[in-house]
Amino acid sequence: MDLFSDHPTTPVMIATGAYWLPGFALPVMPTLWQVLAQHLAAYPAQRMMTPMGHLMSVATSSMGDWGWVGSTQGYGYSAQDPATQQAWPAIPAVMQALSTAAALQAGYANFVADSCLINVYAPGSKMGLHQDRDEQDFTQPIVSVSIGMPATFLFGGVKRSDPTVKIPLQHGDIVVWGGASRRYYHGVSVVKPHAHSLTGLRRINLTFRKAK
Ligand SMILES: O=C(O)CCC(=O)C(=O)O
Ligand SMILES: [Fe+2]
Repeated sequence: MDLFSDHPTTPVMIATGAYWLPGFALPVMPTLWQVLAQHLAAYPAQRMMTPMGHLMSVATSSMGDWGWVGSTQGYGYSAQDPATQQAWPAIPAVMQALSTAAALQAGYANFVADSCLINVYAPGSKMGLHQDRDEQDFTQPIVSVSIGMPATFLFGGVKRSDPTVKIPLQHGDIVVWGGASRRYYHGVSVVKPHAHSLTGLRRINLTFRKAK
């Protein structure tokens, strides 16, 4: 089977310590979507600034003790929503349990996220190659859940110039990376307009991390 043209149903290793778990979130999606839609109504996603003073193409919101924020001061974690100065709400049990189970499936036991970043992609949005490196403990993995429109996830290596594998993520897929690949470069290609029955013209990605 050509892993990158067919949609597999079992975990696929994409790099050392990195796994694509196709459809892993589907069983909890009805409950998850209900709490996520409520969250986005109360804490709307906003486009943050990059340190270079550009608006990010992706809009973000957060849950948990720590929300990831960008500004002209740099990137980092904040206990408050910069728009309202309110503390972020707790990560709902359905999401906490899903991220712990996905990490375990990829070989990372006892993962407990204290941060859930919600990235909202409209058609034309993308995320350039970057490393997740604002966290304190790099022994903890990253758990990334795709919802709604499909997208091509790029997963590279320790250097930005390393070759990337292209993973066709669909609604309900999860990618987990840690260990040797914890700081590998990754990104999302420009998202195309394929409306999804749950999210419409949006792709929403949940990035679960242990920030502190
Ligand atoms: O949207 C994605 O699939 C990736 C998100 C990501 O890399 C991040 O939030 O740091
Ligand atoms: Fe990332």
